[in-house]
Amino acid sequence: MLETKIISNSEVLYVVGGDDGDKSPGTNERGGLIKSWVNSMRACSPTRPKSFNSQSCWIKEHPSALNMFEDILHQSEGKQIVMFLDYDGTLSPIVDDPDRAFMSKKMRNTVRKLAKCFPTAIVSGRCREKVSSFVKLTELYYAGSHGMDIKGPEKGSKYIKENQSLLCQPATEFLPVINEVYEKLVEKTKSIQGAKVENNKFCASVHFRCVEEDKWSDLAHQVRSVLKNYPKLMLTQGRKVLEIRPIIKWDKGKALEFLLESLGYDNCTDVFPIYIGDDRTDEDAFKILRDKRQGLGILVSKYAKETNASYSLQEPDEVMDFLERLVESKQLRCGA
Ligand SMILES: O=P(O)(O)OC[C@H]1O[C@H](O[C@H]2O[C@H](CO)[C@@H](O)[C@H](O)[C@H]2O)[C@H](O)[C@@H](O)[C@@H]1O
Repeated sequence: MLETKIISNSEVLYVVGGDDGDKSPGTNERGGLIKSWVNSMRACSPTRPKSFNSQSCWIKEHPSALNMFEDILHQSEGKQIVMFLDYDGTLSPIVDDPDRAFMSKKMRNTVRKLAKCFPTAIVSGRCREKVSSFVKLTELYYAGSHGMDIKGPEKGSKYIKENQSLLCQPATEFLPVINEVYEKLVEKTKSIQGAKVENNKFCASVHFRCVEEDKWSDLAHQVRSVLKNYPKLMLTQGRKVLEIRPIIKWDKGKALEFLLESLGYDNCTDVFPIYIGDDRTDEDAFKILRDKRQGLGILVSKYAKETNASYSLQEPDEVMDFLERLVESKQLRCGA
């Protein structure tokens, strides 16, 4: 059996060799594993609060970053703010078609201004090339494939020494296997209406947002039938998406640490990283900040969710307001 202790804080649904409770391969019997996947698939993207009481308790524990803006500014006083932004559900609203998750011009303009004030990185589950083609800002750092593909700004950045190029790809050996698994997943899921498989270079995503709920267990079976032959891959989950990733000690939290180090802020007490994200995979980064008691994490969610983030924002429009306020306050401080 594979040891699960080496993997990330994102909720891991499956590693080959785990006790999956599947009893009769080749029969119609639904195993415990598939049932637990489907339960988890249901829970991954709540569309309404559990109850008024639990929602208001949660808001007390994770107050709005907009309402607490002055307090956040106070916490960051005298420190260098470094910004980490997830893409889907944070900078762009969630839509049915992953290829059409465009960012608004207004948001792009805000992020452009933000990057002039603070070092800014986009940290996404998407492949780096794709997310940067959506964001279209060459002055940012990009960490694609859940942080497994990191690149510094194309144009000279004031935050990094001249001619110093930045590239980190800790999972290159997995490229052929991810391509192979991607092809197999496309083949296995093609009969399931609404399923979509995305090749995110160092990981693959199986989307089920447009799959009828009574077909989720079929989809889970197909994904498992592919994954069971790949002991070096694991399955985690995002918003109506199953994420297939290499089992390596690397995730969005490690990407955050790597970027802070590259910017010269490792072991610094005067740095204040702010990470904003909406997904389970962002929890790895929130946890790093919480454990280090450094900076803060902001979860983008309308509904109560278990999280290591300290604050919340409801949707991308609120993220934009928060970023605008950060820019304004920086400009005020600098007298711009
Ligand atoms: O880390 P992120 O930037 O949040 O990327 C996570 C996944 O985001 C995308 O899927 C999500 O957004 C889609 C478009 O709104 C939506 O259709 C899907 O249901 C969401 O899960 C992206 O397509 C995936 O590849 C990323 O892994």
